[in-house]
Amino acid sequence: MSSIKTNSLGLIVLNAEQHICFALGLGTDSHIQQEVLTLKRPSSFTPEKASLNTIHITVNEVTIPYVCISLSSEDMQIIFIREAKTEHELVDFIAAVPFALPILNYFVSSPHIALSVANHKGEISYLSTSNEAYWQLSRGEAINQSAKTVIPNSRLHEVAKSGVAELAQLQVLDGESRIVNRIPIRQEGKVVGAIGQLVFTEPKEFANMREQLKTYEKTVANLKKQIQPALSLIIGESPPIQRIKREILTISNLDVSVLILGNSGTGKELVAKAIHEATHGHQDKPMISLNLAAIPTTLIEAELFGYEPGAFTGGKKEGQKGKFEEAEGGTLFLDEVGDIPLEIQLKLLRVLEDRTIQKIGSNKTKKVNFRLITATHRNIQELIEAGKFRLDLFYRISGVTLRLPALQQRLEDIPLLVPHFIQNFCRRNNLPTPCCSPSIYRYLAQKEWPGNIRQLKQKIEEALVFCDSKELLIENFERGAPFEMVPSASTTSLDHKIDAEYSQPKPIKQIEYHAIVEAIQRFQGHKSKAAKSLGISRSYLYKILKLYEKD
Ligand SMILES: Nc1ncnc2c1ncn2[C@@H]1O[C@H](COP(=O)(O)OP(=O)(O)OP(=O)(O)O)[C@@H](O)[C@H]1O
Repeated sequence: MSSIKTNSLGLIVLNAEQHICFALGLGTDSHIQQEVLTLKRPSSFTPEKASLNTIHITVNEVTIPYVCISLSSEDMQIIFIREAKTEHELVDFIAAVPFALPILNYFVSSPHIALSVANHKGEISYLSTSNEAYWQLSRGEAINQSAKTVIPNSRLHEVAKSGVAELAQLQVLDGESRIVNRIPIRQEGKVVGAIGQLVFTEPKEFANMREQLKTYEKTVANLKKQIQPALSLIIGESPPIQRIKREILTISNLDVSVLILGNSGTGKELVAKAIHEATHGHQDKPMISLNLAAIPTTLIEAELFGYEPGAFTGGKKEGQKGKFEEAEGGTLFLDEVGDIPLEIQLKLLRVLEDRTIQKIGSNKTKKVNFRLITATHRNIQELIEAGKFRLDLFYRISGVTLRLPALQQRLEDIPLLVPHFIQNFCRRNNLPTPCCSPSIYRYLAQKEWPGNIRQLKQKIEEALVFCDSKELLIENFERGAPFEMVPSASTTSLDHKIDAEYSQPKPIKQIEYHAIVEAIQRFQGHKSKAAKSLGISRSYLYKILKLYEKD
């Protein structure tokens, strides 16, 4: 024979003595018969008694693989033969691997992978025994039933419908996690069903990652628990308030000083409280507040640093702890920092740089540790330019600057703020809570609020005093003091300046430039002294001067 017929099939039937008793097609070729007779009679796959083999026939130096499927009974073996060169993946696989059948068998009987097959209607066509055992089903019990009724959380029916594979999905059942693959099966381009593979053993790295994730989730949940109440102090959902809340969250985990700018009554102290509350580890630590505008200049130093017994006449006999010390481990909130006298500014700067204090009347230094939050309604830029506020101190206190919007810029928060203040007032005074219609919100939104939230709160409380019905009425607001109470002229003009500053922030370098020019004048042109007084290097001073003087 010079060549063997390809493109055809063959059949060989062997009797119990392994003699060929029937041959057809390729089976009649002597080379093929010779090879087929060398094949072992299958014994390993009883009771099926089927085997898959490959034989290779070389004729005229051309080797062709043939796939033989053999079925055996006690007295007979039937062998189907077909050429393996089909470029069909499965046939190629069988032709290439002499133990192809054990591999295929593994897929259906593996105890580690539970196999399921659904038809295009999503009905189970096959469940491997390990799968049946897993779902406590008897052999064949699931056949023809809908996949979703047989397997909890199954999506096999979806995949059989959509034709879209779902790979490496995590499935958690009874606290155990599994990896699932769901793969659509196509025949002649059409989706005819889907197979599911449930991998019982989760990769170790994956399990570790999941454990790690659980710890992160716990940490995040704890942080949320801690941060949410802190943020809930601040009523409002307007975009500027949402931005402030986001900024508080960011700051809460950073070791930075915070400067809060904003007009009177915009909630600077409240924001400082929220930062303190939201800061990890600060909830059980003190937040010490000091309004620097409210105490005489002569007492500021004693309040901040504290003093030893008998340090000065008029002081307490036993001496006093200062606010720096009281705030240990927590937050020191210095309100109206813009009002701080220059000599105290220098002392504050030293504390912030060295993190040490010395009580008045003591020669011992002590380490201190606190987060500094400062606030002012003043235009700090103008104070710096006027030489009333040190630039170096400004750098120290403004690790982060928060700018609070005026109520006028967040009128949409009125419907949240009003009920909040009504409820607080009524609860405090054991009064029934009157209802409040949207017409009140509209009425209040038309007013000017130079005193911001504080003024709104005061107006509401005043109206509640006059409210004798179940509903808060516009007339209740009109019986109180007239609305357009404007703070003193000086404050108003400053407030307007701050507003202007917010809408058109001046570049920080420009502030520095003005401060430098002012300092050089103060030191009669002596630049080194000017730089030293500002806490900056000479080279930096020249850099800023150059920046503006070349224009
Ligand atoms: N967003 C807000 N939600 C609820 N209450 C607020 C809000 N903002 C301010 N308040 C309330 O308004 C009042 C004034 O707030 P706060 O004292 O924090 O303002 P401030 O900017 O520090 O004022 P000042 O500059 O005069 O010191 C407080 O009673 C505060 O609780």
